[in-house]
Amino acid sequence: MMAEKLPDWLQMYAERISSYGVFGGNIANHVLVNEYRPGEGIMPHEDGPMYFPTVTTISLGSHTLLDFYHPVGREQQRADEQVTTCQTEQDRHFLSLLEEPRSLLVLSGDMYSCYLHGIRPAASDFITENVANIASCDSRYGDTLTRETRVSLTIRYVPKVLKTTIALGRRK
Ligand SMILES: O=C(O)CCC(=O)C(=O)O
Ligand SMILES: [Fe+2]
Repeated sequence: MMAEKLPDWLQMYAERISSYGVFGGNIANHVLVNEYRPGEGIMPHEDGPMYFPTVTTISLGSHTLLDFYHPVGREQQRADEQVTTCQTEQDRHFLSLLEEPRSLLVLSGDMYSCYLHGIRPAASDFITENVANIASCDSRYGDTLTRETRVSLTIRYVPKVLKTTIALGRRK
């Protein structure tokens, strides 16, 4: 990955969040901007070893529910290959976090390294006891929240970046 300067307005957020020490004293150098319309989500995944194992996300516009899943274990995979039954996504669901508009989520430790995360492609969310951070949110159990367009700023630190600038020119 090659380093490129962030726009000033994003650099400001990268520095502010980094000042909380969430990237081990390093300053975030990677920002992913995603837009989700109602009904859109992201498949369960791990963010992988390229990043410092803490991810910070600012949610803008709509709320969303970030779902966490137990990974399919190796033994489970072997068993599945033999008996062709799989655990469903619902079986593997561990907990969800409500990300409210204008909130900052800091995800690290086991929640980063041991679980998959994803967003269901839904137009609304029903708040159940599976929402682990409800006590620090404005919503309550039993609420149904309608999704609107959400823009997320996922701000991270990538330890290994190439500092060289390669000029790509057209041949005449
Ligand atoms: O948009 C989000 O809140 C999550 C995005 C995400 O998990 C990712 O880009 O790896
Ligand atoms: Fe992710």
